Amino acid sequence: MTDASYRDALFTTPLDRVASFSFDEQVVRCFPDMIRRSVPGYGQIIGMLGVIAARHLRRGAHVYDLGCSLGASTLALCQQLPADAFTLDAVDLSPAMVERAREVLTEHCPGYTVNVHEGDIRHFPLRSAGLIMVNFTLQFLDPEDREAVIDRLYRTLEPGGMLILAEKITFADPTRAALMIDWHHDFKRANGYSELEISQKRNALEHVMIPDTLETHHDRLARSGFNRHYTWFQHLNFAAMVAFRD
Ligand SMILES: C[S@@+](CC[C@H](N)C(=O)[O-])C[C@H]1O[C@@H](n2cnc3c(N)ncnc32)[C@H](O)[C@@H]1O
Ligand SMILES: O=C(O)C(=O)C[C@]1(C(=O)O)C=C[C@@H](O)C=C1
Repeated sequence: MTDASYRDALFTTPLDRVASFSFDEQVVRCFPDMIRRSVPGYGQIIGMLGVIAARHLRRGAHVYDLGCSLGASTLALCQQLPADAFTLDAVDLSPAMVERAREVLTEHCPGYTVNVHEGDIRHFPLRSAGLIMVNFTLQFLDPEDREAVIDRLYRTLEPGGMLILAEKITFADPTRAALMIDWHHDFKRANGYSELEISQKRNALEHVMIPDTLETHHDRLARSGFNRHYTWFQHLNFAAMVAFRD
């Protein structure tokens, strides 16, 4: 997608005290490389978004990309759908991400009605939408806040609308959870990350990114009113779900 020339080297040197992970300028510079080398299945999930939207999105519907980072999900829609197929608001809390996302989407989605906003998805005002994408972002919210967000997204969707939710996940069975974490770290090693990078990133993400189980996600979707919700992709401890508002 975007300029992937900056390799993620954020945790290559030993740090006395690993600061909590935050989406600052340093992360923005290497984000496409970081997420591709860190999230199993990332490219496949993002690539399917445009394909799914092409089948399901009502022509002219409004779309949200919540926790948009550099706009990869929005870009995937622009690559599959014509400019008059939808209007879109992308939202992110990080000023550095928003600034770069605006540049990326202006360059790669000319003619599309796409606006990028700096905002918190817990409070950002929403209007009726046909598709809401929340990819690898709910995991960064305080677990106590997640239900209210999903409730609000349900109410925001028009009948026939769809929520796409991709997340890092955990497992109720500790043996399975530990195996998936080991394999995820092997995946990172295979993608060139060192032991030091893996352990320092893990420390930086502790308490900042708290994954739920798939059961927790599906129970929450059901409580919010979604009566059709499925997991359509899973690779190790990362998964993508879809929930329809009938
Ligand atoms: C892993 S990234 C999302 C990746 C992106 N959706 C993609 O697929 O490329 C998580 C993003 O969520 C944003 N974020 C975290 N908490 C947020 C909140 N409360 N409101 C809006 N954005 C938030 C971060 O700034 C970060 O850019
Ligand atoms: O779980 C990890 O170790 C990750 O690096 C995952 C993850 C994510 O899922 O968002 C965390 C932060 C970065 O945004 C990129 C990837």
